[in-house]
Amino acid sequence: MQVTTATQMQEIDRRTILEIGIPGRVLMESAGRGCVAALDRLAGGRALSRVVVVAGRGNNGGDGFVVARYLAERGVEAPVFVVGGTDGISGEAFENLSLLEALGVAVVEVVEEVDLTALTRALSHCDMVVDALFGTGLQREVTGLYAEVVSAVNASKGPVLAVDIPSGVCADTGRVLGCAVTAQATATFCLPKAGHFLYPGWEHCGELTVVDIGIPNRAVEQAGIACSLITSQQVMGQMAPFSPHAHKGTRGHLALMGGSSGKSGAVILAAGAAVSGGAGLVSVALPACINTAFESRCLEAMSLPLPHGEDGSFHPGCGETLAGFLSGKDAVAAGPGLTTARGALSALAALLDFSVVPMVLDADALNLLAEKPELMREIKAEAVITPHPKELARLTGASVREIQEDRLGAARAFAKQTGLHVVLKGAGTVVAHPDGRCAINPTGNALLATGGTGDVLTGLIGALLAQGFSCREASEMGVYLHGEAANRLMDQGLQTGMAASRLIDLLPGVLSDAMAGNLEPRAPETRVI
Ligand SMILES: NC(=O)C1=CN([C@@H]2O[C@H](COP(=O)(O)OP(=O)(O)OC[C@H]3O[C@@H](n4cnc5c(N)ncnc54)[C@H](O)[C@@H]3O)[C@@H](O)[C@H]2O)[C@@H](O)CC1
Ligand SMILES: [K+]
Repeated sequence: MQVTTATQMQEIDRRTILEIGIPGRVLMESAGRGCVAALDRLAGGRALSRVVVVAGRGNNGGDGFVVARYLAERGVEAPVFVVGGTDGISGEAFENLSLLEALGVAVVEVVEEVDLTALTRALSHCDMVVDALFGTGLQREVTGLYAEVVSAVNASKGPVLAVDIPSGVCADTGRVLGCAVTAQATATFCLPKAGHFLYPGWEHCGELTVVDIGIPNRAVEQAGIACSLITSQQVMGQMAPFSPHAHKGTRGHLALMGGSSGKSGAVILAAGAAVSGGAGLVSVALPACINTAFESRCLEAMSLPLPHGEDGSFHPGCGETLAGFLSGKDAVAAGPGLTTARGALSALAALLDFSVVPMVLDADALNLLAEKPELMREIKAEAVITPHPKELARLTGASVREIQEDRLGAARAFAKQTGLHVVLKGAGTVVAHPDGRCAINPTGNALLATGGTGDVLTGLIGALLAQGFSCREASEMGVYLHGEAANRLMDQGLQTGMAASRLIDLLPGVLSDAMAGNLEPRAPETRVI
């Protein structure tokens, strides 16, 4: 499903109005009517007698004026509070404001602190609230009177319908700019915005409805939208059933490298996930000191124990052995439990030097790349990296805060700069590809915030690469299916304490459902009217 930015949406609106010739007023009328339909849905059949419309001075407020007009025509009391005052409101918003005045709908200006009393009183005596303060035109932090209005809306008695996006949420990043309305439902127009699906914006939206306001496809196609939401339909479409003639040699052979004394679990989890992720064969190069542990826990994978140093990691001289190890493998996964010791660095350097197949790099492989960025030039085939924010911070030199403020932007910039496919993990995982395209993953939950889940993801993506999926496909399918496994555990009632290995147990079922076309949709409930 395509997802837009605020700037793209403004460009789509501009083309629709100026180049194609559908008047802005017609779009605003459709937007307002769509919001009324979403409001009725939110009411769930309950009769509405009083709905408070909180409007700003831009076109988002204009949509709110349309909503108030339709409600008033139905006999619903729908007072409109215009925050910042009505002076200087222009364009279609002004035209719709004038209609309210002509029809005798109450319009109250909120320009000073004292005006908040009337608003607060109205908000405590209403069935519902329409938040039409800011939409895609929000440009800066919400402060002062506007911030007080946001908290009054959040303290209101009735449920809140947000027009386009909850006011205060940045449409591009999902960031809360100072403060934001928490809505029970959001009605957006034409296409969803990235901020609807990125954290914390997602948590402010409630049920999301996409309203078709008559914007022609041509205007959307010309906008060059590069971002999408990964959907169950997409993943099921990519996951073709296996040929009945498949054997282990045709299902892909993954080479995995990692592990160290004290971190044998990381490579055990990654190998287990690769097996459950459908790889035909999995071979693991690891320091000999953890081989017994590995073999006793992972029966299906083969291992190549390599000399280890006193630090329990690879011995610095073991790199040469990797050339033979990589021969005949379809994909490589490296990093889980690797450490950043000297021997791990030379093993990684040798791996990058010898490998010519697609790879996924994670954990300490990324920390080593951050220490020696010139190693990135040794990557010969397409590669996926799966950093969490701290790892991406190390790789880019940005702070974790900067990355978290614009996760999509940070991942896209690094993918473009390095030519790598970047999976930025964390609440609201995003995937960015070297060609500028990117995707937001809707699956997964807080159960994943525990050690080892990243190793499972690495093994799964490695398995998908070994089976012949491209880096683009494997990264997007991998994050979706991995999150789906966590969603299933939460559906079963698990709230905390998930061992990462439980994901591995679920993966075969999740993958089988994807192949059979039986994945249930996991995007925030999105309907189109
Ligand atoms: N023709 C169109 O372009 C359409 C636009 N639509 C609506 O128009 C919205 C976008 O309208 P606008 O571009 O006018 O923008 P908004 O209405 O979202 O906000 C712009 C107004 O808020 C002010 N503002 C921005 N950030 C502020 C802050 N932090 N504190 C105080 N004031 C702030 C601006 O100065 C401006 O007055 C969409 O979200 C959607 O609801 C819909 O009516 C569909 C058609
Ligand atoms: K809004």
